[in-house]
Amino acid sequence: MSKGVNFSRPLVISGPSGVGKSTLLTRLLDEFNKDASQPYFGFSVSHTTRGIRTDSKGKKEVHEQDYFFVDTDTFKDMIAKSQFIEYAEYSGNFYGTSFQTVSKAQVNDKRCLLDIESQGVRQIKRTGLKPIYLFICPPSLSALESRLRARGTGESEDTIQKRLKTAIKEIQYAKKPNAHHFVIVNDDLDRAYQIFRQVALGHRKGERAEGFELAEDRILFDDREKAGLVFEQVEDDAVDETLPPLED
Ligand SMILES: Nc1ncnc2c1ncn2[C@@H]1O[C@H](COP(=O)(O)OP(=O)(O)OP(=O)(O)O)[C@@H](O)[C@H]1O
Repeated sequence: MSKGVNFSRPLVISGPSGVGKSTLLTRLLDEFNKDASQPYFGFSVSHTTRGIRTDSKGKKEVHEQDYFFVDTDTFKDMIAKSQFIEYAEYSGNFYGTSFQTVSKAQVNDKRCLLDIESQGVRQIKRTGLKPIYLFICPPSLSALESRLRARGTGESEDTIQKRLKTAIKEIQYAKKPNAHHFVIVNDDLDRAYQIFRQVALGHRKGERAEGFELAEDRILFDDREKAGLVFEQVEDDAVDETLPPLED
């Protein structure tokens, strides 16, 4: 499988809770990390203080594989020791990415994948990491809500409402010029995955890859019209924030 020019840069993936980030990432790892002796991607495992989830099929998340599940005291101790590239409180829990897990994910020419929310994206932009930023956009706010409810991971109504509120903030951030290099609308999963895998393989605008040609736009929307409709559903952030240009 051909790798593009951006393969050597970490890929920061963000998007509202329930939009399908884990679903896309699981597919990617199933396709490209099957050969355990030659994996394409290194996944930066985040730390969190949230509880371990069990999905509707009874499958439980695994410590050190899905997340490092730690208590709040341990998390705060790591903050005090400056061990995080980014961290944030999100829907009542802490989430963070440690320097150590990113360097571990990049050994042997693997591409490091980071699953981060928008506060974390802002923090990473202040570091020297120089990643590619990808936003996964829901096809609509109502579709996002249905996914959160249908996922069957047992979140309370209160948690779902908190996640939807946070989703609006994430979309407000994504609307800003220079927030992300790529925006993929996860409407039809198969179609979204075809584009996601090209971005993950490091291909970029103007580069031809397996029949897929990225647009000439500086920031690629796989479906500008649909993303635009979702962006219109949320008002602009009251905080007037100008983002510095993204590095090509
Ligand atoms: N394109 C899609 N169409 C319909 N349902 C989808 C699509 N993509 C993912 N889903 C479903 O939406 C639900 C949420 O997906 P997932 O858990 O991958 O989201 P997430 O972005 O990783 O959430 P979190 O940030 O909370 O971990 C899952 O039940 C998944 O099967």
